[in-house]
Amino acid sequence: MAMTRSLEVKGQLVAGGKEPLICAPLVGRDEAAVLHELEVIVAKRPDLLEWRVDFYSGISDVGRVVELTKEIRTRSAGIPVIFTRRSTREGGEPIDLCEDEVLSMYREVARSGAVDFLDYELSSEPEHFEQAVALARETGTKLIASFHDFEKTPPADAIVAKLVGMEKAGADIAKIAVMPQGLEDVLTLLQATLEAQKTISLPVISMSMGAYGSLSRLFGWVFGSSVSFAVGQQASAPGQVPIEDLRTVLEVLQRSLKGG
Ligand SMILES: O=C1C[C@@](O)(C(=O)O)C[C@@H](O)[C@@H]1O
Repeated sequence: MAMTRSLEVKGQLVAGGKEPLICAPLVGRDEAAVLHELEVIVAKRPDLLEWRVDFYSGISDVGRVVELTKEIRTRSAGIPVIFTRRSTREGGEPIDLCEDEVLSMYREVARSGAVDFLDYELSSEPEHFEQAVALARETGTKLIASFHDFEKTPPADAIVAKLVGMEKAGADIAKIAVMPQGLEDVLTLLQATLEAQKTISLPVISMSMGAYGSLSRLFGWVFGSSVSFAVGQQASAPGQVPIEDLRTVLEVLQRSLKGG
C-alpha cells in the first residue's frame, strides 16, 4: 500500500520508489569538512544527500562552489544530490550574497550537471522563484519548493494552502517544515500532510521539527511525506534522528503496516 508519491530523477524513481526516502544533510564549513562528512554519510547509504551550501564558508566564490559540487557528485556513489541555500529568514546560515548572486550560483551549479534537485524557498520574490522554475526546466533538475517556520505551526488549512501555492508556482516537489509548540501541533502537521496528498498532485515532504516533531520524522511518511531528513554525521535542523534509528523504526512500522 503506497503511502507517498515517489521522487524521480531523469525519469527514474529514486531508490526504486522506496518509501520513505532517507535524506542526509551535508553541513561542513569547508571542503575538508564536507568531504569527510560525505565519506561518513555515503557509508550509511541514505537515498538522498542534501548539500546545505549556506553552511559552506566558500559560498561567495561560485567557482569553488561548483568544484565542490562536482567533487560531491564524484564521491557520492550514485546517490542523488539536492542543492540547498537556506535563507536566514527560514532558519539558514548568514551569507554575503544578494538574491541575484544566489540565483547565479544556482545556475552555475545546475548547469554543471552535478546535482539532481534544487531547493528554493516559496517566500522568495515571485520573479526569483520563476527563475528557479525556469532553471530547473532548462537543466532537467527537479525543483523542491520549500517553506519553514522555526517558531510555530500554522493551522492545517494554511499549511495545505502553502503546499498548493508551491504546485501553482511550478515546483516539482512541495516541502514544509514547521515547529510545534505542543503535541497538538504535530497532529496538525500530519493532518495537513494527509490533506495535501488529496489536494495536490506533487510529492509532498513535511516535517514537524524539535523534540516532539521527531515523531513526524519517524512516521510522517504514513501520512504522505515522501522524505525524512536524518542525521548522517550532523543534523541540519532540530529533531532529526540518526539514520540508524530511523531505519530501525521504519522496519518495525513497515512490518506492522503489513499486518505483523
Ligand atoms: O528543508 C529542510 C528540512 C529541514 O529543515 C528539516 O527540518 O529536516 C532540514 C533542511 O536541511 C532541509 O533543507
